[in-house]
Amino acid sequence: MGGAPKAIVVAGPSGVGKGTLIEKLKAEYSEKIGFSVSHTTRQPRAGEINGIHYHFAKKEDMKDGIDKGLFIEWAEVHGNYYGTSKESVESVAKDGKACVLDIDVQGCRSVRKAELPAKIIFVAPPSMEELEKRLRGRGTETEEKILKRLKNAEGEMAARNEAGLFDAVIVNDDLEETYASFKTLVKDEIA
Ligand SMILES: Nc1ncnc2c1ncn2[C@@H]1O[C@H](COP(=O)(O)OP(=O)(O)OP(=O)(O)O)[C@@H](O)[C@H]1O
Repeated sequence: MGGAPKAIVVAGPSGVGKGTLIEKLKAEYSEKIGFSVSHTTRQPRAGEINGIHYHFAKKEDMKDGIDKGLFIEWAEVHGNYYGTSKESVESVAKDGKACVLDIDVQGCRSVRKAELPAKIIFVAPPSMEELEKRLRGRGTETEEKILKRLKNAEGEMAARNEAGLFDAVIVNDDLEETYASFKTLVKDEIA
């Protein structure tokens, strides 16, 4: 394959196993993949380096960037903005690495709209019951958060057949089988 590697975008409901698949890819292909540096308006903590841990930005500059459509995703958390810029994803590709992104469906739509070269893969659970089991089994969320994530999951799942959005949908039933399918789908980017 000629040219820079495409971004590898992984979407799907919370608890489906996106992080698990990405960790496996990172362990096996650490030199082929990279991660974008997020922007934030919060203050740097001790030891955090601008451009490495985050791009630390002024609120008005980041708001301006968001308004101009320079971010593929952003969120306001406790009064600070966090986001992933199109440029930070492109810079990973310029280094010759596939930028791995774990984003929601809305973020995937932005990737398409921005025409970022990307393989976008939707990871679906074998069933909603299994999704709930995994979310609970992970033991990282309060009951309130589990219920919120399950509600959001319905919206995410509804988008899985959206025209032109995903390059592939994989069902994460057996982890090793899913990982094998995932690698096949992104083989050109990690070659
Ligand atoms: N194929 C699988 N079979 C059984 N359990 C799995 C499988 N894949 C992942 N898990 C488990 O399900 C839980 C959720 O996985 P993970 O944290 O990777 O999900 P996620 O999609 O990244 O969630 P979030 O979007 O909330 O970060 C974890 O405990 C993980 O070990």
